[in-house]
Amino acid sequence: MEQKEIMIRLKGITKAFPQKKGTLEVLHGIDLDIEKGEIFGIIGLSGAGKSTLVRCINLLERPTEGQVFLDGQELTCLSEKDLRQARRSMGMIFQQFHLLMQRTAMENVCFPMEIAGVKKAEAREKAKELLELVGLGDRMESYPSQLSGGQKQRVAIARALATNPKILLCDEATSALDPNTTAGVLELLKDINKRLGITIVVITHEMKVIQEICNRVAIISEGKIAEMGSVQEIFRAPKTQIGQELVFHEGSNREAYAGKLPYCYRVVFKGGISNEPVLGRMMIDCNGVANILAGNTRNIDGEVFGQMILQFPEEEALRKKMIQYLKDQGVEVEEVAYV
Ligand SMILES: Nc1ncnc2c1ncn2[C@@H]1O[C@H](COP(=O)(O)OP(=O)(O)OP(=O)(O)O)[C@@H](O)[C@H]1O
Repeated sequence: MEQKEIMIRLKGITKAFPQKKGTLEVLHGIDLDIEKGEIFGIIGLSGAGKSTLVRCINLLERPTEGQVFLDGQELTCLSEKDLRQARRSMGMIFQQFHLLMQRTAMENVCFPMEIAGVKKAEAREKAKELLELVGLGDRMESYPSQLSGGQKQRVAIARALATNPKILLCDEATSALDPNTTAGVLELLKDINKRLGITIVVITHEMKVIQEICNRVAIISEGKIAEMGSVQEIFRAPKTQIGQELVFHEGSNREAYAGKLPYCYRVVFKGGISNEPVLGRMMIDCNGVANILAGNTRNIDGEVFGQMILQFPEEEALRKKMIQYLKDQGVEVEEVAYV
């Protein structure tokens, strides 16, 4: 089997913040390997500890316990000076862009290079290339106030790339953007990953962002990893309750099945809901009817999947027969247990 190279390794990361009384432990011993060149997602509900975890990767937060390795080098044992150097290998973008408002797009991108001591002409040349890469070749002299949210995030991405990082950490990078702009920025991140081979870590509370660009995902809940795997695996059959909540509610009509309806199941078809005739055949062959409560199609890591929420009949024998029929056709069927 092909041996994957590890770009980021977290070993037993614990983070506790001092409180007035005692401490608040926010991360409880996280172990995580992120491979070179992958786009890895970290998803969780608000307060789960995602931002703290990502800030522990570049040591903006010092973990209370545990080790962080970047491309084989342990960061947690470096002096502040060596750490400053190592941080140049780690770009970061944020929800609120954090651009310098008094500087043009060009000057913002030059800024980290100035700090790193790159000569001005060289920095400008590199900034120009990067701004062209992110599609802002014609807005180099614009100030942030003259740019849209999506354009500001593109400047922030160019700035994050200015020190030739090995990894790019994205903390809710599209949460402040509308759906169209989000799609454009995610497309850009995918392109950067492909073209420059940079490992990307995406922190988000939105499953659709993960589905759009990530290869693998870790679901974090209450400071622990609840579930981890390929995005396809987790979309098809999330194992934990938090995984199910994040996957099931995404893009479907929650109201349609959150009304405590009995016998509701989520079915997942490979090939999208264009495979719906399977449902028709099931109803004819089993002589029973299922209500379609919600449905959509998703493109995940290059493959199309459809998901539907179905309500099956009350009669147990018939319900089991119908469910077995679908399973025999290779359809994933899982009870929506928590509604
Ligand atoms: N500097 C800090 N001091 C004290 N508590 C903190 C600090 N930073 C984060 N926390 C606490 O840690 C917990 C996790 O916060 P974190 O921001 O990592 O979660 P999150 O999953 O990113 O959520 P959100 O998406 O809402 O930001 C929260 O209870 C938060 O109040």
